[in-house]
Amino acid sequence: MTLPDSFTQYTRSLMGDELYGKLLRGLADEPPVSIRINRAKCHASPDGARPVGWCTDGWYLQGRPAFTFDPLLHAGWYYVQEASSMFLHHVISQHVADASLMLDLCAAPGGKSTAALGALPDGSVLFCNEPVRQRAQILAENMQKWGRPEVVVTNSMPADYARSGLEFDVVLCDVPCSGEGMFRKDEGAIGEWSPQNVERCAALQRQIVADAWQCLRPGGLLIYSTCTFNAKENEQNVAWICSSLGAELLPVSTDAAWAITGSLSDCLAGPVYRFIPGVTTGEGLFMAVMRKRGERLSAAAPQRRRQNRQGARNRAAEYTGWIEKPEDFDFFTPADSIVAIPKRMAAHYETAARTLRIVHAGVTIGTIKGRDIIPAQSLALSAALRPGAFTRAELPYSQAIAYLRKEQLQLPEGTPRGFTLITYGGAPLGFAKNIGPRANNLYPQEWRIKSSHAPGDDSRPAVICTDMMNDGRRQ
Ligand SMILES: C[S@@+](CC[C@H](N)C(=O)[O-])C[C@H]1O[C@@H](n2cnc3c(N)ncnc32)[C@H](O)[C@@H]1O
Repeated sequence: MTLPDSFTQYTRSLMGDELYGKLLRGLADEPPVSIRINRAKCHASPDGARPVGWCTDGWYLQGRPAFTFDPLLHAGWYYVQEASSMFLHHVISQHVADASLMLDLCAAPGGKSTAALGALPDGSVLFCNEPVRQRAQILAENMQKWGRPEVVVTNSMPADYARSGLEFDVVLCDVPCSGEGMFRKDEGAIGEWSPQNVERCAALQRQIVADAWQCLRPGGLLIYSTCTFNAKENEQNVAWICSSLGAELLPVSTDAAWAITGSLSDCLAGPVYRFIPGVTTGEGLFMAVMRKRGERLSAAAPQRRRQNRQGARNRAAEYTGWIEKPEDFDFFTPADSIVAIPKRMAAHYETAARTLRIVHAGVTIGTIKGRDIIPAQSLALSAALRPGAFTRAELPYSQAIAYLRKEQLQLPEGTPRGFTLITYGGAPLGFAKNIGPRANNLYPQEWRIKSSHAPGDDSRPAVICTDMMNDGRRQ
């Protein structure tokens, strides 16, 4: 790995010879592989894995399995995430005690959003935003796989949030950065690095935080993070947030064994958390936690303006039985689809719908097509799906992979006609429509496995052991 000279000079002087030497040795090592378990779907733990110290759901694996060919990844049982990023789980567990309205402003592909959901208290609602359209689609896919209904995914700019009228208890700005912490995992990040890009990123990050600040309530929490090492995008920006916006920097208690490094710059004496490969077991990450000064007012619930539309009410008897506790949801019908929104977030959803571009919210129940309601992928993967709502067809490994490739399907003999929930190891993967001699594969075209590799029946990557699957699944 050849690092740019100006990076080497700057970073050596920032870190000092000893720390910089450790970083160089760390960058030469293989990156550790880690996953985070989705406790809404799975209670098992991966076999032979070591726990990540700062995240109860995080595990280091012994090697790198072919994740793409594990149906349980597509079922949302776990997320592949480098370990340092899981520190967000620790921060939220420590600093967020009450049900909260949280915004993850720069959220794609969704690693930190899914980590946040594992730590937020019950009753919380998460908005995840990504301004780049294509990346917002990936974010929506990953959030639907994670299957938690209390989520809204948007494709908007931070300035749109600033004027949205929404006020959040917690805002995460995991800002776009110069990516020095990803040099080991992604050599492309080295090619894109330049001192000018560091300056550009630092300025953009301030703009993003300034917009985020406007939709953070007084007393609310701002979590700022980058995956880069330099002080311009880290300590200097945090110092600017404190001096210009008036934020108060908060400590996070940590374990010395985690080997997290603090501030490396004279411009900031307060507590910040830097993960350096070769020192901490994970990729490069910087995180700081701040509070917006002011009274912690209990937020007035936004007013509901719109009632459920007549169209959805008329068909309600058909689909409300597809989810558990339909009484906890309001139903909406944007553009011929039926969407179930948890009641506690319906007013926020309606406020968002006025100014933000919503890509996904709650549970998409289905699409109205003539006299049919076609059940949606979002419903299949939702933790809110009523277990007995659909006939299930359990597929063996190679057929589950064929299903995820959106290939022709052969359902087990005796499967009744109609909509069928496809499962693997009991985990829902999506829907098919059994029309007798064959079945239509309803897996979303954009989500399908695109690799042409065809693993055999015995080659399922054993990330979570098959024999633990049934015991491990939350019933
Ligand atoms: C570090 S990545 C986020 C990673 C994500 N939080 C996760 O853990 O999976 C930063 C994201 O910010 C997005 N972004 C780019 N420009 C932005 C802007 N002006 N405002 C907000 N987000 C932006 C990028 O497209 C990218 O998806």
